[in-house]
Amino acid sequence: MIKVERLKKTVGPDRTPVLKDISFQMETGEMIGLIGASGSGKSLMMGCLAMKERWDGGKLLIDGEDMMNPSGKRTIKREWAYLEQNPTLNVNRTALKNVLIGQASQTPWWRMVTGMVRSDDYMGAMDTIEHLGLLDKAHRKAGELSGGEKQRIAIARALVHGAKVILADEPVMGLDPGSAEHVLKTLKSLCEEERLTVITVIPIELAEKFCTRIIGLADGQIVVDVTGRRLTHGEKARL
Ligand SMILES: Nc1ncnc2c1ncn2[C@@H]1O[C@H](COP(=O)(O)OP(=O)(O)OP(=O)(O)O)[C@@H](O)[C@H]1O
Repeated sequence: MIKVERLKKTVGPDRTPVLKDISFQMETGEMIGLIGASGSGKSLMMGCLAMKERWDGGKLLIDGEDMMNPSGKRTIKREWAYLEQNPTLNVNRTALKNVLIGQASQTPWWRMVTGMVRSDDYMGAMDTIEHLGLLDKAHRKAGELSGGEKQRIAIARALVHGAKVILADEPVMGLDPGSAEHVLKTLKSLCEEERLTVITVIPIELAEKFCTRIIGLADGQIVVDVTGRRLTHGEKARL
């Protein structure tokens, strides 16, 4: 179980508090939709969870173990994948190569430079690409893929490199509704079948449709924390 206890985050020279006191727990296999008005701190919270942003207070625990130390933070950076809105793929390399070589933070430098891979790794990557429904695109250059396909290749890359948790900040922004649904269905099935844990910033109506749990932020606090379902008017009014 992942536990966030009293996360605080301030920004700017005057240390304006954005995240004031955020506490929640995540179980393996959950798909959490993070919602809230623009500026409520969703991206900052994702950055803190990914250990990309400095915490100004609070703790992150995994199965009771405090991760707020250099080795804990390294483990999170290695095992938790941060999926950006526009995935950073090498557009001149094939989808398969992008999956195999991974992101700079996950991959040994020699593999980044030489592109060398073992045959087991090759088959593992092909299996994952197939699982995500992109086998016919494996040998296409990443630059030729659609936005949704790029996002699914980024998911495959995270899985191949052993991600246990995926943090996805607006992964379907700018995608057409069909592609957005495909990406979210993919993430959901990975939660159900592979026991991946996902936390994603997405619009309310998509959170209601795809997430097993919805967390809403307002005024630096969690104001909604419910199982995935249509939100009531009262719950929406709190956001
Ligand atoms: N590095 C920074 N320096 C100063 N202020 C910042 C910094 N990063 C974020 N902020 C401020 O913190 C607040 C929360 O930002 P954040 O990007 O987390 O919001 P958000 O909920 O993701 O918004 P949106 O839905 O518009 O993307 C905003 O007011 C933003 O201007």
